[in-house]
Amino acid sequence: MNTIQINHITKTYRQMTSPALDNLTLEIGTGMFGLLGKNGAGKSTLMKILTTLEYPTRGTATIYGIPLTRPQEIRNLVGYLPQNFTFYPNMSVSDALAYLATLANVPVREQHHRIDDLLARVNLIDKTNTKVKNLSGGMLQRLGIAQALINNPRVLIVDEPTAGLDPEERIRFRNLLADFATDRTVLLSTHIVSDIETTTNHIGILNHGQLLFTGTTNDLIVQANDHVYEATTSVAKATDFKQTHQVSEQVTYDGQTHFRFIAETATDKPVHATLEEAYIYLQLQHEGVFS
Ligand SMILES: Nc1ncnc2c1ncn2[C@@H]1O[C@H](COP(=O)(O)OP(=O)(O)OP(=O)(O)O)[C@@H](O)[C@H]1O
Repeated sequence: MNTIQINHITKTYRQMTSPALDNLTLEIGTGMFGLLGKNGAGKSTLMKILTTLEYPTRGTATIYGIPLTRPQEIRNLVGYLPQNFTFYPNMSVSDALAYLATLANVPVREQHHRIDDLLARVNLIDKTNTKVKNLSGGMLQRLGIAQALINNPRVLIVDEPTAGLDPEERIRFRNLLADFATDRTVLLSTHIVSDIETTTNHIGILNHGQLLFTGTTNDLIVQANDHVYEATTSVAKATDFKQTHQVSEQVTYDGQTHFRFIAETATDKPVHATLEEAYIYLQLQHEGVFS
């Protein structure tokens, strides 16, 4: 079942000549959905529209059948972790959540239990009395998830949550989102392909406000499977090779440089594409690099 239905949404910010979202139509079901796209592709704009923080210039969208024109009902359904989440630095973790719970109309008698439960789920229970300013980047993001879930939403919208996290925190955070996605819709935006590789099955790729692709990660990989190749050159010739090929990976050892590269066709035998290579292939195709 589709929980989010986006119909022909266009968003043009004031003083912008081209739209941030351009006639976008997209359906999103339960589970984890990854929204990929380069900087400026329109990911944050879409998320702000779905959380009613911005209005579309044209088009409509519904979440569980409720139109965005009923913002209070939408806000009761949706939890949101914005890009660069931060909070009053001198508040303790539990006070911050109690404050947000009050704003979200969580009854006072339920707050204590709910906050403890959320802190346990995001693995911050031992930081209950720590000031927000003393949390690490990863802990702050986990607090961000806790605040997004404070009103027990059915949809969680998370905007580039892993930027700046170390690999261990990134994996922990991904797994946390995947847990939540078992019984909710999680819409996760990122430009880091590995963020969605392990946890997300369905993805959408935005480019200049338009949808380049929607489907499963596997569908995307299949499209690129005959377009990724391997080659080896001497170290001396590596620079020339890079100038004439779309290199996706390079490793040098024993005086030779080993490449993986993306091409429409090549004389070599193709190898299996990774998700990242499939993503790059799609972008290059769209940019007309192969035509
Ligand atoms: N408030 C605003 N006013 C004017 N233009 C904006 C505003 N917010 C975003 N834009 C522009 O809209 C386009 C889409 O931006 P958006 O932030 O949605 O992209 P994004 O995919 O989230 O990018 P990033 O990965 O860098 O966060 C960009 O050209 C951006 O400069």
